Amino acid sequence: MAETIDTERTHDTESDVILETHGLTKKFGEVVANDDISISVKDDELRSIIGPNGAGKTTFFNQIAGVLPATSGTVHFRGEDITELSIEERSQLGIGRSYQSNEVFFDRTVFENVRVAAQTAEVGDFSFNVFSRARNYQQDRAEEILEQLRLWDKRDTTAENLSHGDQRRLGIAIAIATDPDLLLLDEPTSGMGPEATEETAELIEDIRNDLGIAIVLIEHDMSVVMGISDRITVLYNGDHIATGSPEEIRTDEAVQDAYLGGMKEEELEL
Ligand SMILES: Nc1ncnc2c1ncn2[C@@H]1O[C@H](COP(=O)(O)OP(=O)(O)OP(=O)(O)O)[C@@H](O)[C@H]1O
Repeated sequence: MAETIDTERTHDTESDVILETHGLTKKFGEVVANDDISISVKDDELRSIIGPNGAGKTTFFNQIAGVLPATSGTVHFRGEDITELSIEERSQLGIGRSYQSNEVFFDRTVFENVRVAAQTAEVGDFSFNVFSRARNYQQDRAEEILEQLRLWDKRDTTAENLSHGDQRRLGIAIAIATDPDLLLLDEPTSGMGPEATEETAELIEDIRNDLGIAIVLIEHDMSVVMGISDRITVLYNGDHIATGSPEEIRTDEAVQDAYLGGMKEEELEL
C-alpha cells in the first residue's frame, strides 16, 4: 500500500485531476490533526475518507473547503492553488459541500431552500442579466434537483417538518444547486436507519453518474463505503495510512491493524 501513497504524492498534472492536497498539515497547539497529507482526486471520482474517531477526517475536509486555514501544505483545485482562498471563493470555483449541520433555512419550504441556493449559484453570471430569464432558470433547476433527490413530493413541506433523512437529502440538494464540480459530503448517512442509508448511498452514486462530478465523502458506514467508492483514503491519528480501491483497503494490513480489524466480515463486503 505504501506504493499507492507514493503515487498519490506525485504532483499530478493530468487534466482529469480535480483536487490535490500536498503535504496538508493542521496543528491545534500540540495536537497534529493532519500530518503531511497528500491525495489526488479525479474529476469523476467517488472517494471516501475513513478512519476512527479523531483520525482527522473533519479537519481535512475543513481545510479543503476553506473552513480552516492550513498550518502548512497546499490545496489545488483543477491545478490552481486555492490554499489562501475563502469558503465563498472556493464555492464560486465549484467546490460544494453538505455538512452534518446542513445549511438549511428550517422555516422555509424544501422548494424555496433549493431555489435560493440555485439563485446564489447564478450571482456573478452576467449571461443571466435579464431577471425573469434567470428566475425561470432557477425554478427549473430547483425542480430538476428535487426530482433527482427524490424530494419532489415534499417540495411544499417546511424544512423543519422533514424527517432526519429528508433533511440530510435537502442538504445535498442545496449543495448540488450551487452547481459544484466537486461535492464534499460529511457523513451523509449519519443518524439514518438501514433503509434510508441504502437509499442515500444509491442516491450519491446516481448524483455522481448523472452529473459527472467528483464526490469526496466522510463516512462511517463501511457497507456504504465499500459499496460505492472508487477509492478510499484512510486516516489514522492524523496520518494518511492508505489510499486504494475497496478491495485493496479491505485487505491492507496497516488498515486492518488501525481500523477495520475489529469489524465484521459482512460490514466489509464489496
Ligand atoms: N478546533 C479544534 N481545536 C483543538 N483540537 C481540535 C480541533 N478540531 C479537531 N481537533 C482535534 O484534532 C483531532 C482530529 O479531529 P477531527 O475532528 O478532524 O477527527 P475526525 O476523524 O473527524 O473524528 P470524528 O470521526 O470523531 O468526527 C482530534 O484529536 C481532535 O480532538
